[in-house]
Amino acid sequence: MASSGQVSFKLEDHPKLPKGKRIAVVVLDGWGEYKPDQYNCIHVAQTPTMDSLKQGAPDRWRLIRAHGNAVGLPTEDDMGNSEVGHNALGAGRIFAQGAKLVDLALASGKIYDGEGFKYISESFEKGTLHLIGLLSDGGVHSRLDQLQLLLKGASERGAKRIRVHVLTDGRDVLDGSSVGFVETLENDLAKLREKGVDARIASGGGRMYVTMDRYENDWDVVKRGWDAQVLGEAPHKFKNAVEAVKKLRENANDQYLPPFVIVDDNNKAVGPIVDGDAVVTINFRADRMVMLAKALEYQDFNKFDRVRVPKIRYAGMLQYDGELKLPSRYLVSPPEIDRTSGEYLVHNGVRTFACSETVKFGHVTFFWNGNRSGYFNPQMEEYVEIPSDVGITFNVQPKMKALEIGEKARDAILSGKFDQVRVNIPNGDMVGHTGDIEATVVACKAADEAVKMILDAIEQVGGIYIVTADHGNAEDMVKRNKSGEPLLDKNGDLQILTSHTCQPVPIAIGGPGLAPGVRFRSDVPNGGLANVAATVMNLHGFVAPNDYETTLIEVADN
Ligand SMILES: O=C(O)[C@@H](CO)OP(=O)(O)O
Ligand SMILES: [Mn+2]
Ligand SMILES: [Mn+2]
Repeated sequence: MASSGQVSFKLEDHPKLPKGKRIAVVVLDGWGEYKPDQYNCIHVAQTPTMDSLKQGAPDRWRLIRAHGNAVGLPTEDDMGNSEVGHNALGAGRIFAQGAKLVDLALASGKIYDGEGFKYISESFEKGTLHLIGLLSDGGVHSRLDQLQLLLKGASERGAKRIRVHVLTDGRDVLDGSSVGFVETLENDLAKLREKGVDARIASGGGRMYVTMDRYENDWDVVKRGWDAQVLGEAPHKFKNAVEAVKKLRENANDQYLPPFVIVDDNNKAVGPIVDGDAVVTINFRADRMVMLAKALEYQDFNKFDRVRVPKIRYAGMLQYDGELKLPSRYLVSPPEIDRTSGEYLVHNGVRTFACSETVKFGHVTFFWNGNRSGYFNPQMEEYVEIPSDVGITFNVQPKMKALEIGEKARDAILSGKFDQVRVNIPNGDMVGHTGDIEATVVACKAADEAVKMILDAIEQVGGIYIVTADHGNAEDMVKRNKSGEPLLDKNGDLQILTSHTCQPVPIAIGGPGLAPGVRFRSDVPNGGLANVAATVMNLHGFVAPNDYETTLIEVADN
């Protein structure tokens, strides 16, 4: 163990469960459990495979927690998300996550004593401090109150000129809420100006169209942001950010607002990034900041023409990729997610195959392995990425690549080359985020079909399956009051919920290879995603390390 400075990755044999079974680990993205009504797309959709698993309750089907403290988030009101969900699934322990670590560092003021802040503050005297990130209180990638504290703290510590580059949300929060967030920020900046700090919003755009792409799905998204934030160029120019967002919302929702820059009376951008400036990307979550971090930090970079590469002092709110050490400077140390189940399993002879399509590929690899890119051992692992559709919203293609993922998993299972075949099936989540109920129903059906393909293959080889999800989304598509009734807006329209939820998620085990007597324990009623890793290790024939959250299963003598 780590105490001796030397980690032993040898796992003990499970006293009752055999090794050598082929195991499918299926993660349905955005698939929670909620009351069956017309806004529950999983209920409305035909999902015979997932329905049949439910019949195994309570021994082989149950619910587990996927939000709040169970996944290391600050409060029980925090909905789950893919990063914390897959971290917990893969690491088998609950780590205080980025959101919480940033809260603590801001509350104690330690954020200002760290190397990262000292580094950027060297630019305060002569340069501008630029803050780039998601503007909402969603708590998935960033939080407004953290931005507010950072603005205050940085200005008190000498930042004289500050520019904020906002990315509007509408995905973790209600569509349309961007206007209010920009107004709040404008008020804060006005207060700073009263104190003599030259603080303004400089540019903006919707998160899904500007900057926050992930896993290199579409570099144009990042380029659009670069042009606005760094070069000060965008198709839309406004004098005022509230006006910009209101106007651009006439033709797009918050997630997809086109890029805009704020200009002065001479039509000149008020905040391009230039030599000598400091830049902080304020998101704590990694996946959708990595691409921008590369553009800001790498000297050799050929993903798009940056035109001008300013000499800046750049820090991330966190370090986003532990393996790439990206970015090299950061304000808050990320959670140290070590000794993940993936790392243990390769050391114990378990050959692993992982697959999803681009938009979720890093979830079953990077997040699963504790925010670490690459293989632990390329001889033992194969990760396959199926290219996602680019440049569309997924309600247009709600089936996404579910069947292709199913096929790849099936082939990997049948090949006999792997002991664990792990997939993420994205549909419930990606289509759920569009708020399109009809399309989300189609999405859920497609996800169910993909699960069937995988379970059929497991049946054929005498293997074991474990099917679960990372957090809720498609099971509830409307905002509700405390008693669960759908809420209407001022115009009497339903308030569509594009975000994740706080609902629990299902977990099911089965397959011909599952030893008789294996069943879910009844004494882990509060089990959550972090309990899954020990469970999977048991199914591979091993006992999990002592400090892992306990297994969900037991073997009854019969
Ligand atoms: O799309 C994303 O970035 C988040 C929502 O903000 O979803 P998920 O956690 O499922 O990846
Ligand atoms: Mn997810
Ligand atoms: Mn999501």
